[in-house]
Amino acid sequence: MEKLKIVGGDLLQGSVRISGAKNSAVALIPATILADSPVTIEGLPNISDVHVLGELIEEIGGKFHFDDKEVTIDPTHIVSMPLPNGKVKKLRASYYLMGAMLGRFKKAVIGLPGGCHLGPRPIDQHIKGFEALGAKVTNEQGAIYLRAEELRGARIYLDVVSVGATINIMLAAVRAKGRTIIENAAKEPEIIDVATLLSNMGARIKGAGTDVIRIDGVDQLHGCRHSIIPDRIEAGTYMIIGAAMGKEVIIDNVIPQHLEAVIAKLREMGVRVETSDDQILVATNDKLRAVDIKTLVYPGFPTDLQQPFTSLLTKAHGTSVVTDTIYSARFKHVDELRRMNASIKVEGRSAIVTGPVQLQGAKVRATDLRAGAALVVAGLMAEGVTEITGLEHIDRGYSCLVDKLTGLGATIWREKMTEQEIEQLKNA
Ligand SMILES: CC(=O)N[C@H]1[C@@H](OP(=O)(O)OP(=O)(O)OC[C@H]2O[C@@H](n3ccc(=O)[nH]c3=O)[C@H](O)[C@@H]2O)O[C@H](CO)[C@@H](O)[C@@H]1O
Ligand SMILES: C=C(OP(=O)(O)O)C(=O)O
Repeated sequence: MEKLKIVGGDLLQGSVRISGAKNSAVALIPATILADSPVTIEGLPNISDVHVLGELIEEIGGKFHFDDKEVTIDPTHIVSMPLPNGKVKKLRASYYLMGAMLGRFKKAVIGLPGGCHLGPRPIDQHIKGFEALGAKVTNEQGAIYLRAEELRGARIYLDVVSVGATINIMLAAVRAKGRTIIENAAKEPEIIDVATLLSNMGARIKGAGTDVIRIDGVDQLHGCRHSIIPDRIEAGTYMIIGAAMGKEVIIDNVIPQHLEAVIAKLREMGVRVETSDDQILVATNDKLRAVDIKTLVYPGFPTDLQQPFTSLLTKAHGTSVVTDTIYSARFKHVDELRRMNASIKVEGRSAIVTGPVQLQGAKVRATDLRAGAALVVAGLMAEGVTEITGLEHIDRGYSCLVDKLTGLGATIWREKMTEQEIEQLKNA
């Protein structure tokens, strides 16, 4: 087990290249199950969610070959084998194996997904969609059983705008007979990316990226080559780092249009942000202003950047209110930030941040992926040394974090934990 150490206070400068999007990658990999020949995806991020999904693909008979440039997945010999818990619980997106297996085999048995603990994360809308397509869905001892005689296109209205349900229904519907219409669909760029891969495989999908998606089912899907979109959440994290400590930080390989809400908020704080085709330059300012943030579905401010943004706001002059409308309990990072001298209180779905304060290095623990990102931002801003444990969460979503930050001039490294530290962590 390792911990992350950061000596805070360095001004950062230089350029950082953004990896492929985690939330696309984790859907693109299961989508390949639907093809009858190999699919190559360029630019998948080197994160644990991708590797765990690769192992799951191999468990069911597929081939998964990863290198830094591209991944080739051969789904030809995949069989509909049950995937109960175990690895499935290590990530949220294992739920996409349900839609993909149902689409290809008309049956699947998959353990309930894991992922970040952010309050309740039901999958009722996924199940409602599968049932509308003709599947019988039961929950037996923590595993979901899906079976269908045949899948038939249907009109499905999502009661909640859900990224996961939109993609999962799309995965099953591309192999259903006839037309499926998903209404009140989510509009995130990752949905367009998955629809692009499926279309390149031979699927017929219209409207991805709008709130009505039309899918005409086909009998067969084939292999292809696809290039993943850049990770807007990783890019946003480095923008926040640049806003906190950047002399001039250039975020490279990014689609600025995916980050409009974040750019607007940073500018409102007085941060210098300049965009070009595929780069964003960010530079801090001595007197950052407090702003209010409300997370919303895309194109609103992303909930996945709420936690790291909260760390930045500790440096702003005045009181900021951060409200998460997507998740009721995405505030586990706040206790850890308080240990670092932050002045934040949580009231219902909001965190109220009073600044500016000088954060102090401390021993802290990442309880989920973006809580980890929040602590990294705080560690870079703090006086002294910050030690972060819980790196398994950070590794789910940040490719080469230490190398990327070292490249910008940060003093950051990973260190093996002692037996005694591991014992203390277990008892905490
Ligand atoms: C792997 C992946 O892509 N994860 C992202 C995805 O998660 P995920 O797909 O799980 O998030 P959803 O968009 O589905 O969830 C949005 C909201 O809808 C609720 N809901 C969702 C499904 C459902 O069947 N019933 C229901 O009530 C959820 O509890 C949540 O409050 O989108 C989230 C919202 O942008 C991001 O934080 C996650 O990073
Ligand atoms: C919540 C997140 O991930 P997941 O849905 O995979 O748990 C995230 O990426 O911030």
